[in-house]
Amino acid sequence: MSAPLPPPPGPSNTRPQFRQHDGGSPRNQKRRRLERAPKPVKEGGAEEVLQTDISSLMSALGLTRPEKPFPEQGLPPISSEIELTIKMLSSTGDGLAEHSGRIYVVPFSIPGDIITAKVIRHTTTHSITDFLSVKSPSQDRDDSLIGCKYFNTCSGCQFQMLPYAKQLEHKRNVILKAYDNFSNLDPKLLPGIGDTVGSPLQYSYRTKLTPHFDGPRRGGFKAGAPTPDIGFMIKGRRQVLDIEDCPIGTDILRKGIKTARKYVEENLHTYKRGATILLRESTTRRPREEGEEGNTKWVEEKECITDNNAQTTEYIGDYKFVNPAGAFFQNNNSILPALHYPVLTTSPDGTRTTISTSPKYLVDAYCGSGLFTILCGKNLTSVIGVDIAADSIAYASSNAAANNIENARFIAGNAETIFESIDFPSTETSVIIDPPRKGCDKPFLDQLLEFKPKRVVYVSCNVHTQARDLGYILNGKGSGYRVDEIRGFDFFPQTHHVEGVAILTWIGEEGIASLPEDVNNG
Ligand SMILES: C[S@@+](CC[C@H](N)C(=O)[O-])C[C@H]1O[C@@H](n2cnc3c(N)ncnc32)[C@H](O)[C@@H]1O
Repeated sequence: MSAPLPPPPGPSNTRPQFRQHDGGSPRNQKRRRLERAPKPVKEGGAEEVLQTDISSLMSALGLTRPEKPFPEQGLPPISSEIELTIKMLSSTGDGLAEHSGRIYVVPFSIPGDIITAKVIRHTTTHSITDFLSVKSPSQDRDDSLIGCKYFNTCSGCQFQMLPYAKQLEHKRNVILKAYDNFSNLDPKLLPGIGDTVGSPLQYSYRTKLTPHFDGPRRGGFKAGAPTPDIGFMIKGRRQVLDIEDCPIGTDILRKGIKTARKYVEENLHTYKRGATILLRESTTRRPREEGEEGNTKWVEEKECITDNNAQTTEYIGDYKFVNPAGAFFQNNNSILPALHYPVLTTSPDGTRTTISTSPKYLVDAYCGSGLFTILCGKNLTSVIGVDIAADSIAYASSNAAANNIENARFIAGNAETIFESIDFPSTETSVIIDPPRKGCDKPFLDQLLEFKPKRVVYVSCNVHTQARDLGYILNGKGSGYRVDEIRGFDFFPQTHHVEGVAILTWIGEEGIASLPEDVNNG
């Protein structure tokens, strides 16, 4: 079921002009130039992922790295306009084009588009552009789908012009490439990447938004000062885009943006510097009274919470989760019920049994406020969760109790400390891993492999670090794990992000050796 799209936007295949800051004083410009000095590339970070895709496209086109050092390559001048045909969609959501033997990165474009772009920057390996307009659209482009007037400028979304089925297909390919490029694994050890599970809501799904604004260079806002731009970053710039609405946010957050902007405007003189505004949805339920219209047994009321220290409440089915508003919680409530699927059901070929019957024990590593413990823990003998955030752990305990999960205990600490406390038989234990974007630390993976749980369910918002970690597991002491499934869940429609889920079962090295050749690599 798709959410109705927001009202049609204005003309959408050109980049609209928004208020932009000037460059500031010469001193400030120098400071910004210094700030722009290249940062070290992060392992599995966006820069490395983009570089990997650029290298793949270069080899596919038979291009070599330029021999002459930049900038002596006769490149088009900065700010000049250039026509580019998009050849590939990178995993960072950018279109990649080739021109005179060089790769150009073009945001808001897809393969087959012919784009007019503005040259922004040349690097040794490639050039960065701003999207200007579509000269000739790809057959996959449908600009009538664009649901936001800031699309083509805001850095939040990349794919509003791409039909949803194509977005899901692209995300499956992102996972495929992540395992090809980052896992260092023999493809024979991996199953085919499953179809991406779509989000029931494709707009109005985000339950948390954090627009922000910059402060004056020194001394706080003076009385009567003009309101700064409040919103999200402009794609490719260190500059805030003034935003009055965000159609991927839930309805209550879309109203909340307007209220928050008014508040900042009226209270600007109280801000000493720029700020990030928290907008988080919270839900109250009451039983539907007799004769009251509606299909559910509950009536829900939504509220937009802006205080980081206040509590928010979310429901997933009949489960209730209370969290500190500023703490981590998944941002797309509509797809969370589907997370029962990877951990609680039997896979189509019967290789994966339900963990509610076997194994009997669950370790919820990086448990936050207890999402997986509570969704999956009900019929298990015992569950233990760990998270580094002590306040999340306090909420995990109270959430488990409030949802009648009586077999759970939680530990505040580094993920690897959990192994000191586990008294479960490893052959009857599943471990769910849901680390932050940087993936798991080696000490955690080493201890995991010492313990060797029967099943590992690895959930991740960065499929590149997830692929790297699976490589570490399967190429090392975890070589007796069979990978039953790898699949994306689209927690983030319209954006390039995808949540990856990988399911591993310990069958021992002998078990792996005796698998028929075609069991994996489907
Ligand atoms: C992606 S969130 C997942 C939370 C939870 N599974 C959920 O879905 O709501 C990652 C969690 O890892 C926690 N974390 C980060 N580094 C950690 C570490 N070294 N050890 C344990 N937990 C950590 C964060 O506090 C955060 O709650």
